[in-house]
Amino acid sequence: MGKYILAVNAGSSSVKVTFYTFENPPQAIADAQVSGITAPPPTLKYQRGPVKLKEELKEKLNTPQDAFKYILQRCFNDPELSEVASDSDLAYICHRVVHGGDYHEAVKINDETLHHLEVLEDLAPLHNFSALEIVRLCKKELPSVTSITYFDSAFHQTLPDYVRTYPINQEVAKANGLRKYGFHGISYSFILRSVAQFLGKPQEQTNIIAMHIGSGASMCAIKEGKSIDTTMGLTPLAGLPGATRSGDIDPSLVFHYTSEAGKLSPGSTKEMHISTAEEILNKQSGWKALTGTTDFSKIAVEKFPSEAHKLAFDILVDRLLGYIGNYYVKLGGQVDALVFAGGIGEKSALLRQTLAEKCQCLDIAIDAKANDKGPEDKETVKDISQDAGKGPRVLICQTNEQGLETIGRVWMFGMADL
Ligand SMILES: Nc1ncnc2c1ncn2[C@@H]1O[C@H](COP(=O)(O)OP(=O)(O)O)[C@@H](O)[C@H]1O
Ligand SMILES: CC(=O)OP(=O)(O)O
Ligand SMILES: [Mg+2]
Repeated sequence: MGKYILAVNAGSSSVKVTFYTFENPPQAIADAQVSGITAPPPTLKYQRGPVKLKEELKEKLNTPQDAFKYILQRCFNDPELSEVASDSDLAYICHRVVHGGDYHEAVKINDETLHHLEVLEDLAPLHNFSALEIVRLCKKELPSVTSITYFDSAFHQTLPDYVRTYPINQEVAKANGLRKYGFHGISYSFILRSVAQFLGKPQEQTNIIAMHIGSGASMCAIKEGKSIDTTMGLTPLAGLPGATRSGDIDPSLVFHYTSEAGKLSPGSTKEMHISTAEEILNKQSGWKALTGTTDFSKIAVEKFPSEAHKLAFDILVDRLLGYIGNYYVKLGGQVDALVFAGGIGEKSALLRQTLAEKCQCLDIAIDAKANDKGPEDKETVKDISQDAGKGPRVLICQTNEQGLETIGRVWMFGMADL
């Protein structure tokens, strides 16, 4: 058995991996990520010990699978990373999978569990597919390495019934698994652990409003260390808008999207099969539809390039504000911190400043200098509050979806295997 663990986070616009030693506690030895898959050219960031590099790639990497293959080959062939030169050096590959259905724990991949997850692909057709393509690739091309999947949805198993239940026919709902699952849970576990540690509080006494804002964006109300509400639902489409996702809309909009579809007769959806609707709302909406770009750094700038860019920014701010108000009340005003995470939450000072200004009524205020500077590379949590003690703290958390929350589970399986 190899001596290293590979953790893989296949996001919607990026693939991020970390190599760890297979020991307790594991040590990270190298990080690599390809981002901008939906806004070419893709960029590679690679860090191994003190060596850091960032480059624009000429290769066409259209899918997370392409990006994963590229990263793996690049790492296997790097003479400076000779520890991991082939599959025989790896003990486990730990994969972040967005939708785990009713799985509350990590799962070791074998024919049966893979089949079960493939059935779930239908519940999140545009998300689980990419991650499972990578799992299938590993199974085929690195057959000696055990794959373990860990699920975004698992963190939200504590949602109360009245939050997770949609008010529809319950027989149909139960038969088809139609309920709120919630996602970005690996990120929220990391945020909870890191923020509680930063505040010096036990997780069971920590209340936060966490925002994971990347190409896919969601929020979570965490009460006493447990998820009590989150914005995504049955699939990661619900809630906030994203790079290519609409977020919440009136569900009837689907039937009115084309003039043909607007006629409310059984035949009216002929031109608008439901999978087309899913494709449009997941892949052809969001700020891409409004501005033409999936890159939020081109939108969140002081001088908006166009009215459409301003509109995209204002829509995101408005929806975030709505949920901050909602979750503030659900947490009874007992909020330790408002936490910004994800590519946009961590990097856009303008978004944080705009939101903070609009949350003054909650005694939220940020320090402009600290906000503009943002966190240092290794600074997991940065406090940007203006006046600690008054109102919730405002924190930036550099989240990690290929960290201990993912590979920690290896020990559950690893020990049994040894
Ligand atoms: N300085 C920045 N300002 C605003 N948005 C940024 C900035 N840098 C990166 N982003 C955005 O972060 C998003 C990627 O988020 P991330 O969480 O890293 O990836 P993913 O959504 O694939 O998991 C992209 O939309 C990117 O444009
Ligand atoms: C759940 C989800 O939207 O994931 P991502 O942000 O990686 O697209
Ligand atoms: Mg992500």
